[in-house]
Amino acid sequence: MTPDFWHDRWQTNRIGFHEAEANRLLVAHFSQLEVSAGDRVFLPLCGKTRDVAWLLAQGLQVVGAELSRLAIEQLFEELELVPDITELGPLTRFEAQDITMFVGDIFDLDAQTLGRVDAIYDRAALVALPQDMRARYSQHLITITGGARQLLISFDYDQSRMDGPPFSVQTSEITHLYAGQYSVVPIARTPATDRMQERCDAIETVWVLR
Ligand SMILES: C[S@@+](CC[C@H](N)C(=O)[O-])C[C@H]1O[C@@H](n2cnc3c(N)ncnc32)[C@H](O)[C@@H]1O
Repeated sequence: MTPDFWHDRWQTNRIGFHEAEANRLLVAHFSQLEVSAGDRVFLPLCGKTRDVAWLLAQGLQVVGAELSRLAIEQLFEELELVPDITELGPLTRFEAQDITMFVGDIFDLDAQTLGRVDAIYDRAALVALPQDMRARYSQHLITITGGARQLLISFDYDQSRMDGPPFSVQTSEITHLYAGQYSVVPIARTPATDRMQERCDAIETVWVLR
């Protein structure tokens, strides 16, 4: 997936991955992140997800990385927050109250710029990337967060029935990507909602990586 693919999606508002409410699996399994008020949660490839508002409401600090400036502008508008905007070389930082968003390529984000991360929430990030980018992504995520624990949601379906994204990422690959750093534990498996279910009988798996 090139940056242009995603910029085009945002510019033409083809963002079927965006949910109107906080993700049901985040709400159900949030406690597995073992965070408490004031902790800082990182959302890689965050779009303008409503999960940001939900996590803020839990008293957390939220930090995200997203390629699309348009997505982040819409996120702040929807949160009714006016950000301070700082140019940081290839990245632009949007900040307000307990929220910090880095606009740009996540691979340009380093540990020092990102700052402390107590936990990672990956919904539609790993699965948004084609296989040849997933090893680089998972290693980079570990490097910039110091291996912070993760709540990860993946899709599993017959890849011949649909082109990604989201891509099908099987148990064996998740284990291969993360078992060197984490204990990798699947905590729930559930049929995906509506569109993904109709198109390819996808199963969503929730993982806790400690
Ligand atoms: C499938 S969407 C998921 C968005 C969000 N996690 C959600 O649940 O709604 C993937 C997002 O990743 C962003 N993205 C893709 N590649 C990226 C990269 N290299 N760095 C930062 N963001 C990226 C895209 O612009 C898109 O908004």
